[in-house]
Amino acid sequence: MGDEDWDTEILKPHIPSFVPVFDKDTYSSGANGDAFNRASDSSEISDVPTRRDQFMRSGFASGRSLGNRDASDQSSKRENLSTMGGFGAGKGFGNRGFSSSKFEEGDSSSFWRESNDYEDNQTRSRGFARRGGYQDGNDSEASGSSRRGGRGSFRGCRGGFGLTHNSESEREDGPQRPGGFFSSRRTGLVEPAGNGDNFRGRSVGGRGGYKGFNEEVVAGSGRNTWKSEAEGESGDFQGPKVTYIPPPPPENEEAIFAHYQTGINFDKYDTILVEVSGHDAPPAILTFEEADLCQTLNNNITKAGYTKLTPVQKYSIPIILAGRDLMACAQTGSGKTAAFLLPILAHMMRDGITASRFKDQQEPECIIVAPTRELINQIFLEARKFSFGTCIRPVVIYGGTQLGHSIRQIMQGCNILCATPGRLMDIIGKEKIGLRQIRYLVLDEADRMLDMGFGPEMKKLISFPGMPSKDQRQTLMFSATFPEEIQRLAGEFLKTDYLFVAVGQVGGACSDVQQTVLQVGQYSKREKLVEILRNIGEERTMVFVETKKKADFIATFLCQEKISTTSIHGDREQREREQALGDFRCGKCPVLVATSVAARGLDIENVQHVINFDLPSTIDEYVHRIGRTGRCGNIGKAISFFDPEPDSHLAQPLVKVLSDAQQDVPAWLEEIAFSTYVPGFSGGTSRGNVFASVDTRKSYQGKSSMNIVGFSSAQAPNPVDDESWD
Ligand SMILES: Nc1ncnc2c1ncn2[C@@H]1O[C@H](COP(=O)(O)OP(=O)(O)OP(=O)(O)O)[C@@H](O)[C@H]1O
Repeated sequence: MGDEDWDTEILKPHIPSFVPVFDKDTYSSGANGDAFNRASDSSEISDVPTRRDQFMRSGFASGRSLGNRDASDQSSKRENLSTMGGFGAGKGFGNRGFSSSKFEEGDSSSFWRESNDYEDNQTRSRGFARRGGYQDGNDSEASGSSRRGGRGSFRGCRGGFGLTHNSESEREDGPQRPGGFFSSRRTGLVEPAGNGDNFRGRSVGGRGGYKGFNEEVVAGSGRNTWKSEAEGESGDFQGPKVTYIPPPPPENEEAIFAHYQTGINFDKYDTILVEVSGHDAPPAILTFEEADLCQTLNNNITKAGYTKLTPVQKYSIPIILAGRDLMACAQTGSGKTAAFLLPILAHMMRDGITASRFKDQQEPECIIVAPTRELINQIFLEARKFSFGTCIRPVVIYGGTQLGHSIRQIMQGCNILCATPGRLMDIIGKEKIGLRQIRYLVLDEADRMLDMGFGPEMKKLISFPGMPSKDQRQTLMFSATFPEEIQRLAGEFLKTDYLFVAVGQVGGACSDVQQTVLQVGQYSKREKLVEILRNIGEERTMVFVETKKKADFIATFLCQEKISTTSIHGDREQREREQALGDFRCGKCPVLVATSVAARGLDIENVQHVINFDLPSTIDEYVHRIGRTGRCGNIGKAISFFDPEPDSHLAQPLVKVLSDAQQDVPAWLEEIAFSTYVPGFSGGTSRGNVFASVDTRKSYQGKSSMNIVGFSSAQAPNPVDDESWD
């Protein structure tokens, strides 16, 4: 699979069906192991459950009375709805602002030929293509608003709708294609645009700029699974060389340590229950001083504005400092990045690690992988911040950028390699990185890194010649969500005595995000979106949609509505993605329309709203998406459009996530959850076990095999002193 997101947007679901190997209801609840996971399993519930009882028992009901609506009523309604067709069916766009005159006849055949995502196929068969698709920016009316600028300017539509050939990003890019559609899948000839570094690729036969794909062409190694998948779609395609060199990160100290303020709920983190399981966990620390880090690190922590540890930091830092493997699950925006970076850096400082320059093959001590380019870049910037003033050199490499640039960065010295999987494997294959010195392997967004998209790449990594075995390295996994089946897969990477830290409920949403779910049918979504965005005004908002093309479409639509918008998705070139993110970060475009590529990890100041225009296919993805707001104690709002036809499978987990986060659960949502409730349901196929309890080892290990503790992070007792979980 590619080094990041395009599969995210195509594969539904990511995680194979979960076949429970044990009955959750039968295992012992232990001392406090289930304290915050099984509250609803009350004795008041009848022993011979009715369907409704089972529903209640599963923790879905939030206390409201459920209506007596007949489930068959619902299902027949759903059937009716389903006959209405998917997004863009017939009257869809044309009747709602995108009049056919705005998207005049384009090369729809080209558009569809290049289409590869789920929704495209639906739409394709329903007449959307016949409406002419999208016209090149220079000619289309759609781009008119972009050219007019102001609130309606759609920054970053290059290659999509509203493309303007004199946009900023285009100037950077040099000459562009004379026509065609999506930037990343251009047609035309490969042509140089001057110097080598700025060489502009044009795909022969289309599909150029497809990340990972391009990397592979450059690398020419033919090893990676994603290559063969991509080839499967396009035969013997040879894509263009990727030439993008990202701008160097700022060097001045002020920019390196720029940070946003913690929010009013930061102190409330102390009240969150934390559970540590596994043997002989070291005690948590309460302050940075207790971590006994070196002076340089302490200075950097101060400059970063950190005065107090977050719960995941209180527990993870001592565990990592003690040399233990760790799987840590903590809510979005609660400081997981520093939780692994600080102790790793502390160890490296202790060991006197310094970067050695200009070796043909570098041997880093630490590899950090993350699923998306923007996220790994963000992690790199954090590593750079905390290692400021030391001799430790972090490097970042990711797809969509010139391979030669990645190699040059590495050759200048590399202690901490931050990488997306595809680029990492390329570089390793080229022997620019040797693995013998690896002491730390970090999987951020670990559940994503181990699912069927990236799992094979990760397995290749750990079995690559030279890679120290799990007993000789420290492996650390972090995420806000950890489905049980993924936890089991993780065992292959971790020492058997790894520790598991759960801050709050595993897979739970951050309670600083006020969640609202609105029932909105697909044909009303755009109207509702505009209404909401007009009310929001200039506050920074991320709008998530399910497919790349819809991201472009909605972004253009919003521009036409004079709402300044940009977009980020996997079909955009890396330069465009970074520009879009930059424009959003600085507030130039307060609305960012995104696919799930932006769902995980991104830490953008002041994102006050997340709107799920389309709900994702899994509840985990929902948790990550809404976690782009309400970070670090700040408050945020998430509004989700629930369309019963495609989203009914999410009703149950959504009710659970809402009620766990003490949010209002709409009665209609409970009704849908009830009507779609399946006895014995454990989360459905879309997420495996939706309600991943805690450490899966609890479920199948024998009595006394583990220690487990649960307490609020403010107390932080020594977990070893606590009683065994069972
Ligand atoms: N102890 C702290 N004090 C103040 N700010 C902190 C602290 N720890 C982390 N932060 C800040 O909180 C923000 C969120 O941190 P981070 O991105 O690491 O969250 P996360 O848990 O990895 O989120 P996600 O699950 O979305 O990836 C960042 O801006 C980070 O600098």
